[in-house]
Amino acid sequence: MTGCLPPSPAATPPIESLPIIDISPYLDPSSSPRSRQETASAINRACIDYGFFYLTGHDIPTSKLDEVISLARQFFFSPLSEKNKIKRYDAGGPEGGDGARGYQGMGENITLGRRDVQEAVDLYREWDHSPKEEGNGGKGTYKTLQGPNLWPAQPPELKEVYLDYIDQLMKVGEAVVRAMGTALDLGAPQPNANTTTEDGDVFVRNTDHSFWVMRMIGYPPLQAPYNPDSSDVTEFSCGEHTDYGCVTLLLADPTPGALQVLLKDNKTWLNADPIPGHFVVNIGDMIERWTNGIWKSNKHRVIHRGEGYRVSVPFFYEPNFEAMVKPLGKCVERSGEAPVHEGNTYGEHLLGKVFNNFYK
Ligand SMILES: O=C(O)CCC(=O)C(=O)O
Ligand SMILES: [Fe+2]
Repeated sequence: MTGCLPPSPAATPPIESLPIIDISPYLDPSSSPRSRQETASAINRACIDYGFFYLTGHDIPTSKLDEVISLARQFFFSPLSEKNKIKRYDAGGPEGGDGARGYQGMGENITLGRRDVQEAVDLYREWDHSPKEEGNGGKGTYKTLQGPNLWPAQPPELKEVYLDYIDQLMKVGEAVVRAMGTALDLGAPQPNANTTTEDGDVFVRNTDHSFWVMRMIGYPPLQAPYNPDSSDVTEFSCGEHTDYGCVTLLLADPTPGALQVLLKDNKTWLNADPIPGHFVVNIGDMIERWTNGIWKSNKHRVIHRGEGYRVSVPFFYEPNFEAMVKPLGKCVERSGEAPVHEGNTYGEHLLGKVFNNFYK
């Protein structure tokens, strides 16, 4: 009979936290329609309220997630000469770079005109959807994004573990976008549907050759002292941005107080601390565009002033390179707003980002 107890005067309001969503009904073919609907409804709520949520029920063992983080950490702790063996170079140049793949040294990433205090390795889906063209430096040079992935040679098992992990993530990404189609009430999948058919599987078909990105990121602690009375942060591990693609599945080591998500009031930052075995998931600009802004791709940033060297490995489950990303008719109607974009392919959108240093 808890109803008889007086309210405790010392009770503190619960600290707001991102919702936790169980994706397992969308990975288990024998799940009930009801359990799927529950997951889809929870996604709809989370995408309206935050654009972010924690994901559980994804079926990737925690031991695998720990291994992925540990291998990235080992790479970042190897000598700079080792890391520079896979350095990212501009496309078309004699070094054989493609302007996107490879190792980016400390401070090379720019967000909103500031140097982020991080180093990173970017891996993309191999260029397999159209013939490769020669870079503007002639034979043996690459066009933007058309080079091969530059895999770390150390630790030696990294490549194999990551390729297997990417296969697993593709299944999770597919399950999440399938659930999103239900969450948006886009209707039952239609027979003989193609990429332009706007049914509940529209995101599944437009990501079935996802031009994914995997980014290993290393963050040393920031040096600037923290002033809680000032809203003016001068140094960032990763400056404020939205993700430019579809769905981000973020894996991070247990460091607390680093990733922050902007709340709807447009001024409060919520810590999205890692929960072991869970991904932090967020929607990117392509989902915002497809939904005509019904779901917003939310701003976030990383300020790591804590202990130790933080490692995160976001996987960006993106549309196919050729996918036409244009507001869906039903979403335009429901939003009551004019279409937010006339539509272009994800490849065009991505190339624009690469040429502009992503978040500059
Ligand atoms: O490291 C993190 O927690 C997030 C990184 C991020 O937001 C990004 O790379 O887009
Ligand atoms: Fe991000």
